[in-house]
Order: sequence, then C-alpha cells, then structure tokens
Amino acid sequence: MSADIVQRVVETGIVAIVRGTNPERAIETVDALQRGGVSVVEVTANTNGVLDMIRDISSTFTADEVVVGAGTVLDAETARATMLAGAEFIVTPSVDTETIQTANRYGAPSVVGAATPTEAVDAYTAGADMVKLFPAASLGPGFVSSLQGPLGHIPTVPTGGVSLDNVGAFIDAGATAVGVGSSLVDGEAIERGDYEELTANARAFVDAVATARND
Ligand SMILES: O=C(O)C(=O)C[C@@H](O)[C@H](O)COP(=O)(O)O
Repeated sequence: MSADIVQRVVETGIVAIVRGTNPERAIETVDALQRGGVSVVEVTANTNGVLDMIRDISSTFTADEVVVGAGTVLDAETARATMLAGAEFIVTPSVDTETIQTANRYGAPSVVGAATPTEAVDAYTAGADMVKLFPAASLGPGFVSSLQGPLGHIPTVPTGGVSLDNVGAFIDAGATAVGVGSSLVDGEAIERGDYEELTANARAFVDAVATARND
C-alpha cells in the first residue's frame, strides 16, 4: 500500500539510487545495502536492463527486506512499465503531471523532482507524495530550511550530491529523507566485488541520519 511505502522511506531516511550498475551485480548490491540498513532502493530508468533488475530485486527480496522503486522516470509510459516490473514507488527529476497521475492511479507513491518553491507546490498539488529537491547540493541545506516556513507540510527528499559530509545538514534543515547515489552505491566497489564496503557505507549513512534526527 502506498502509505506503507511512504512510511518506509520516512523510517529508513535514505533512498539508495542504483544507476548504471551491471545487472548481474544488482542482487548482491542490494543485499549489501540492506545488510547496512538501507532497505529502500531505486533503480534509474536509464540503467541498462532496468526492468529485469527491478523484477529480479522484487522477486528475490520480501517486502519487509527491500522496497524497490524506479528513478529518473520522465513519462507515464516509463512509470507504468516499471510498475509492471515490480517498482513500488516512482522517482522523477522533474514535474510531469501525467507521470504523477499514473503512479497514483496504480497505487504507487511518487517522489517528484523540484528545484523551486513553485515546482514543489505544483508537484504536491498534482499528487506527489514527497518532493525530491534536486539537485540538492546546488540548492543546499539552507534552501531546505527556507522551504519549511511556507511549505513545511510538504515532505522533502533532497537528492543529487548528497554525501556523508552534508547528509546531517540536510536532515537538520528539515528533510524527511535523502536520496543518495554515487556516494553510497559506489560503482568502483561494486566492480571490485567489495560488497563489505557498500554495507559499511550504508551503515555510515544510516548512523549519520540517526545522529542528525536525534540532535
Ligand atoms: O533522476 C532521478 O530520478 C534521480 O534520482 C537523480 C539521481 O540519480 C541523482 O542525480 C543521484 O545523484 P548522486 O549520484 O547522489 O550525486
């Protein structure tokens, strides 16, 4: 159910973004992230073999173990195809009303990309469950905290350039969760087969979010 998935994103506080990973390494990659406490994963639609990867992940892990979604979804067709493959939530880099409506029609929450207050309100008005502030590192934690005044009712997921150095600042600024790609799902570690490093990275992000939330 859509509310359960949103709840899971809120609890986990981190959405791991798998982009460009070799499909043959997808299961080990997701397993390593999950062992480190990051159990919400998005595979971007511009990754080779994305539909098979989403299918594999959703059939390998139970819903309690891993929630899998699709990222970089630009249109309703891609949203539908990824949902049919098993995507339980949809992440976009921009506001496309038809994509949001398609996700809603089939019961998948959407995390919709916005870089201005107007886009954030447009996304939320169109039915987005959360707003992905993108690109987060360019906007900065100050942008996230400025939104809290007028738009504090909109849950935000800053994404793009989030690292161990700034994740705490984004949570402190009021972010509900963060999306993390290259700083967490390290392509070189995956190529080396160093899944221990992925697990350690995931743990470090989980700890950083917990510390910031407890401050
Ligand atoms: O396009 C999407 O749906 C995304 O999640 C964007 C996402 O890939 C983001 O750019 C990741 O950035 P980092 O590698 O974390 O800097």
